[in-house]
Amino acid sequence: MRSFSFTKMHGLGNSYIYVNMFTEYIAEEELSHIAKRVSNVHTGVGSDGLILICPSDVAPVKMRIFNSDGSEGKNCGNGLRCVAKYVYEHGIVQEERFTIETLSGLVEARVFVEDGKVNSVEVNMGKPRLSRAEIPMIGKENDVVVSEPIEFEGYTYYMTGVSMGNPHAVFYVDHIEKAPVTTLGPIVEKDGRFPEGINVEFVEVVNDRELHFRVWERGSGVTQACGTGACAAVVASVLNGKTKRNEETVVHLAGGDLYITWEENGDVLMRGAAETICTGVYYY
Ligand SMILES: N[C@H](CCC[C@H](N)C(=O)O)C(=O)O
Repeated sequence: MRSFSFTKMHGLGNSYIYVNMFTEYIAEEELSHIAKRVSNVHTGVGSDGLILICPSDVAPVKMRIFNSDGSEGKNCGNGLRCVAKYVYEHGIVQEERFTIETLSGLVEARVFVEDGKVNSVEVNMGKPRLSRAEIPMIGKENDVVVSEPIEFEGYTYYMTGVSMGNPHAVFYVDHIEKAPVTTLGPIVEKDGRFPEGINVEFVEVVNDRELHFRVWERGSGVTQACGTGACAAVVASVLNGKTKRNEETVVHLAGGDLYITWEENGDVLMRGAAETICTGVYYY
């Protein structure tokens, strides 16, 4: 019987099973299958997926993220905050500011520490990618997608497309509690116009500094929070003239709040909580 040690952590209720690959070993060909199994709330530990904390040649640590359907994502905002907390508290890094490698490039993390424990983390998520080619979405590759009319199942919606290293389709609603998260979400996620699939966000604008947010995640479905999605929502809201560049916006997600600024220099800063739930051994 094989096994590995894990730590379950969450960012605003978006929980993952974290495995320290500096000390544990899982064969590459097993990762997708294990992500599915370990995420199952009945026969596994229960989470939105699996995150590997790995050695890197270009940073102190590399993050890999697998959704609960076994697909590998290229970025994860809530995951990055938890990885930053883990590596600081476990002495893998000693500084309070450090870089983390992801499949979509390097990000910069800053941990806020009290009595040796990280209670919140700020991550510079880098610059959003806005062209159809970068989202990716079919169509003229250099076009941006801002409040673009798009038809699903006979109805027209207005989509803003943003990549934070992973793809996001942002839609605005008048009342967040009525957002079609579980009906429209899965349809958009798998639509053929998105060659890599897409995360689907619904946003209600409270004012020019405050958003309500719900998400249907590519590969995981409804989650309590999506860090990259919240960043995409803030970028989309600036592009649509609903919030302001260079001013901090609070995003109210089901699991809590994120504080996000799309800075004048193009970088997107995200700040929020990261928490450890438990540790254990997983047998497979
Ligand atoms: N489902 C996402 C990965 C997880 C992102 C999310 N949990 C976050 O906090 O950014 C994707 O396939 O692109």
